[in-house]
Amino acid sequence: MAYQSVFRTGLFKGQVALVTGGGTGIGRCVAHELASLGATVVVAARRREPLEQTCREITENGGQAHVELVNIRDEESVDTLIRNVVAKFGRLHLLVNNAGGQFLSPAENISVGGFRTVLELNAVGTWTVCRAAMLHWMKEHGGIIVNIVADYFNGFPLMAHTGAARAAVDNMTKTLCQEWGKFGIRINSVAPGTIISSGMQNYPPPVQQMITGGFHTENPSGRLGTEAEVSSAVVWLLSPGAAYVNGACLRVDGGSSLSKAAMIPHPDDIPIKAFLGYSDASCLGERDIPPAFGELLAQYAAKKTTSKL
Ligand SMILES: CCCCC/C=C/C(=O)SCCNC(=O)CCNC(=O)[C@H](O)C(C)(C)COP(=O)(O)OP(=O)(O)OC[C@H]1O[C@@H](n2cnc3c(N)ncnc32)[C@H](O)[C@@H]1OP(=O)(O)O
Ligand SMILES: NC(=O)C1=CN([C@@H]2O[C@H](COP(=O)(O)OP(=O)(O)OC[C@H]3O[C@@H](n4cnc5c(N)ncnc54)[C@H](OP(=O)(O)O)[C@@H]3O)[C@@H](O)[C@H]2O)C=CC1
Repeated sequence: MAYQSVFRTGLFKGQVALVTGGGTGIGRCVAHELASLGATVVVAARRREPLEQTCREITENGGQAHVELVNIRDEESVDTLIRNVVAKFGRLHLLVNNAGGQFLSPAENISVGGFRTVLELNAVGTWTVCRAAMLHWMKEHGGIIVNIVADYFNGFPLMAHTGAARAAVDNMTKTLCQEWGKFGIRINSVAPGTIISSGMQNYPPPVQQMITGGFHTENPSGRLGTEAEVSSAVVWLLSPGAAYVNGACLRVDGGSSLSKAAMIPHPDDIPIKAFLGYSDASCLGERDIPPAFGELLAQYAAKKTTSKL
């Protein structure tokens, strides 16, 4: 094979990309990146002002952008969005399902209504957009879809609803990859870890402090991620370079999904129980850690602080 030096500054030239939630945070960044690589970008969400701001920024940079309003929880609104895009631009090549979110809560405090809301926004909402894009354009012409999920892999402490919703989207992505490949549709998901984005402003100040100042930096990369680092993965999955990547979930999390168990510290006032053996009268931790074991743990802890294990 002969290599040629081709600078593809217009990687997505002539292509139309729809980014939901494209007025803020990760979606805004994805929109900028795609526009800078030549795509005509449609940013869609509920609030007009942030969308128009993103649109202005892109246009001032020499790119092409357009605003559409949508509530992805409303089927009719989604249908209108996709029909509008196809009517205005005559095509829809790329779709980024980025709109979504949730609230932080211990699982036991999430009402059924709250759980349903988050599932409807993230799982049903993403499905609704995928379905409409497929029916109104991609079934006939093909297309490429990226769904934003989250680091749900080992459960999602304090976000049981979104963990369930994002797992659903990831699984749906794998199914659609297999069912819709015949239409020329390629579909993947991206799972961001904790990202410094406008989305963090949705959380109360103590939570923001917890996120920026504490355990969220305790991952193999020692820091939070940036919007650009997530966008870069999205752009790659949309690009011809990822033509053979289908049904995958790309984690952009600094390695945090490998080490998330430490998120919820065990309270000091609850005794740690351990399995003591079926032959033990108390069997499944009916009594506290036995002193000898406690002693052993203390030795281990001391060793840990004085030497590199
Ligand atoms: C720890 C760091 C991890 C970082 C990883 C993730 C980061 C991100 O995702 S960044 C975030 C991006 N943006 C957001 O998350 C904001 C999006 N949030 C929302 O848009 C809303 O909160 C919503 C969609 C999740 C809910 O909005 P809405 O439909 O307006 O909700 P309602 O007020 O109608 O309530 C419906 C239902 O939900 C319950 N509920 C709503 N908010 C809370 C809350 N803060 N705490 C507890 N429960 C809540 C509410 O009580 C209703 O329940 P029922 O009354 O039982 O029907
Ligand atoms: N930041 C992080 O650490 C992580 C973020 N994520 C996910 O990445 C995505 C982007 O998040 P981020 O940029 O950080 O946060 P933002 O809150 O800035 O982005 C969420 C976007 O979704 C849009 N949106 C919300 N609900 C709807 C709706 N019903 N219909 C249409 N649009 C809607 C919002 O616009 P509007 O309100 O105008 O509708 C907003 O632009 C979200 O799905 C988020 O949950 C996942 C893991 C980690």
